[in-house]
Amino acid sequence: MKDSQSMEQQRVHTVVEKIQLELDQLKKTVKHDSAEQKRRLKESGEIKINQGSSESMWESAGELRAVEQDLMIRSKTLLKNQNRVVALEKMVEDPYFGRIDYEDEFGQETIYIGISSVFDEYDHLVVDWRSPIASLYYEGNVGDTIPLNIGEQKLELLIELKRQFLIRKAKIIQMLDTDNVMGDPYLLEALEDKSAYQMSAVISTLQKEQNQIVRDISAKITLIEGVAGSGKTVVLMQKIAYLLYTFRDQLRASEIILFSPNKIFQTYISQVLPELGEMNVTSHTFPEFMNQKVPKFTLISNQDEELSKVTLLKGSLQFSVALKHYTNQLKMNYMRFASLSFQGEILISKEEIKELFYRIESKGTLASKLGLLQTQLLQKIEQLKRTQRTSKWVEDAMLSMSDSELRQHESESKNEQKAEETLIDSIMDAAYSPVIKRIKKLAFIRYQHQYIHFLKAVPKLLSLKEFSIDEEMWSEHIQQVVTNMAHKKMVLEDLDAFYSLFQLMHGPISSTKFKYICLDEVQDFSPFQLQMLKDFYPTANFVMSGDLNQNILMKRISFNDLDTIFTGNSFQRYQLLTSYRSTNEITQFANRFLEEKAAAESPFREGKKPELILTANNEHYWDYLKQIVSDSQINGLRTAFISKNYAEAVRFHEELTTAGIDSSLVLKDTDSTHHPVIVIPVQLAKGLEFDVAFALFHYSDHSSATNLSTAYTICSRAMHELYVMAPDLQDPLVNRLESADYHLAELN
Ligand SMILES: Nc1ncnc2c1ncn2[C@@H]1O[C@H](COP(=O)(O)OP(=O)(O)OP(=O)(O)O)[C@@H](O)[C@H]1O
Repeated sequence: MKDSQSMEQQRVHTVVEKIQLELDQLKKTVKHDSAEQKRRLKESGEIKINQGSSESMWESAGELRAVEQDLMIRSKTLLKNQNRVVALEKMVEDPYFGRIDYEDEFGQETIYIGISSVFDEYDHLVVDWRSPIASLYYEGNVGDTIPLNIGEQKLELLIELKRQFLIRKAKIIQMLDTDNVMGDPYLLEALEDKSAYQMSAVISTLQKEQNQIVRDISAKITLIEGVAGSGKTVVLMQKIAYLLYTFRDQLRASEIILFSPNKIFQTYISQVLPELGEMNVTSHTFPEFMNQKVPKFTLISNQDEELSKVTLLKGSLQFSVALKHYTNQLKMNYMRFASLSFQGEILISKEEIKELFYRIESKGTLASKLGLLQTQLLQKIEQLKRTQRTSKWVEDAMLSMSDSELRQHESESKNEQKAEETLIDSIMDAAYSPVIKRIKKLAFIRYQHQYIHFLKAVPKLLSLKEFSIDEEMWSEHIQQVVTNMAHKKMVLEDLDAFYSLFQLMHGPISSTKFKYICLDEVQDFSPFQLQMLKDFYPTANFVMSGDLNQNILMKRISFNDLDTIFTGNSFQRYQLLTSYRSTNEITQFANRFLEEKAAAESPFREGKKPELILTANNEHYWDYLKQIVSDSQINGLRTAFISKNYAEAVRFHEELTTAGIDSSLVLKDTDSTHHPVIVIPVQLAKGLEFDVAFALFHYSDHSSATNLSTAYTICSRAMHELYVMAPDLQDPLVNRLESADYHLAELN
């Protein structure tokens, strides 16, 4: 092994030299190309469309198009090179993490696997982890014959050696030949590590079942389920990187959209894709995405830990169906139009528009009928324009023109008569342009009124009773929406429905804009929202990850809903059952809060038992907490006190401060989590992890929202140590535990 290690080290040096050479060269190219790109961009801004003869206008427009096309191609290459520079910069320090020797029909082959490919004149020095052959590293062990499809070829490859490397600054720190389940020693080492503020890419220790999900592209819709900490987010991110590699000629990063639950989580995962050399996938929170669609309303967030009945209704599939029924009815009745005005006077009245609309016979959608109305209105404007050519305002406008404007018109026309005609045309065009724009944008529909009218119609379109809502409650709610709208405010559910209504009137949007829609923590989306995304982007592939047990916003989405939404599409569902985040003891403890039978999971990492701290009639627990926090800080461990809701986070933070324990309170998703001790409500802690977590169950005002999934989500944030604070052993949550699950803290 020793000998072989020095040979491997020699190879590392050779490969790193090659990488350095490519990197130096590429950096120069990138520097040159970006300067060149800037220069060309500036030049293109200076190209003016020549307004003279039509010939010269076409010529200059053509020139501009050619320049734009050239710029686009160049920026694509530049982007590719920039991504490559990022990957190579990592690879000069850590060129690869694995080696596989395998036997095929031609003899023995060796490959080294890293985050990207590196070639010399003859050979593959490093193979990209996403390439088909690299699958061997994840799929098999020494002695296994692995079937692989590479291009058209079906191969059977026998693995003869599997070697893992830990390379830092081009030096092999550790090298290990594995002959059983892949990577366990390294995986364990990785998992025993302390938590970080940002998630990092996991490629060298990606597990077989995770790798299979990453590489499976057969289904249109993929759902990655799994227990907390089983790597759902990891797999989702690696899958995005895999897609970008596999479809590198057809798929652009801008055609993938990633939705994450909140901004804290977004920051937490923001480095994973860049670490894999994929820089340009945009990540949004869903509210942010919706607010961009309807920017004139301010989104009001609700911090309720329990969703109201009305919110559940508005997030339901029934509400989506009701909206579609309603828009169908609009084809026959109830459309709310506004009059079209011109120069301060009504040009086409709302009654006239209505009459025109309901006279149109159309079997198509509401959007297509509105499209026909739009055409008729534009024709009507053309007619009106013809009757206006000799009117006084046109004459006045002509008289008020400057000499130079008049000369320009004359020079463009062959004779005087023609010159006057074009002059009138241009005056008419300018004057009617606002009203034409309004028609083209369907801005003569009173969307807000229409939305309120829809809400009023809801009791006839679905059963309010099913959501335990009575008519009075619904009317009061409508009143609230009216008030909010008057102040240009909306809650997310209204924004969703309002925009859907708008879209149903306008017809399908840029439906092919996204080829992949990726959603993390899908359990927090409402069925309405998913249906809406599916309607907007009917051809997109969906990759969703989530865990219904962590549905802290109550059971919003069920698999039946998903089946309904994605019916007719190939659907692949995966289950990840091993928690890589938490020790076995923590996982077992958290599982007690699962409503359904705990999923089978293989034991992985041992640690100490969670501790139960009973707080009733005992003030000593503050000293105890102080000690734990101080020990954690000395050991560089991140600690989070996680509450069930916002109010309790505020209350606990105050108490903590009074007790002399310094911490940072996180209440908004823009607040920083970069303090070694934070207090955070579970709503913002989802998806995150901490070395040491305290579950704050000790405030006895357990509302119904203290449901089991909240407890599960809180406890499953802990990686190494979990402390649960509860009033006493009679607490309903503690009641679910076995005494062997925990160690009772001794306070004195
Ligand atoms: N194969 C792996 N190798 C190393 N670390 C891994 C692996 N899989 C998962 N992890 C680690 O386990 C932790 C949990 O992963 P991740 O956040 O993806 O889980 P999750 O299923 O999305 O969790 P949650 O349900 O809480 O959102 C992370 O620290 C991640 O880096």
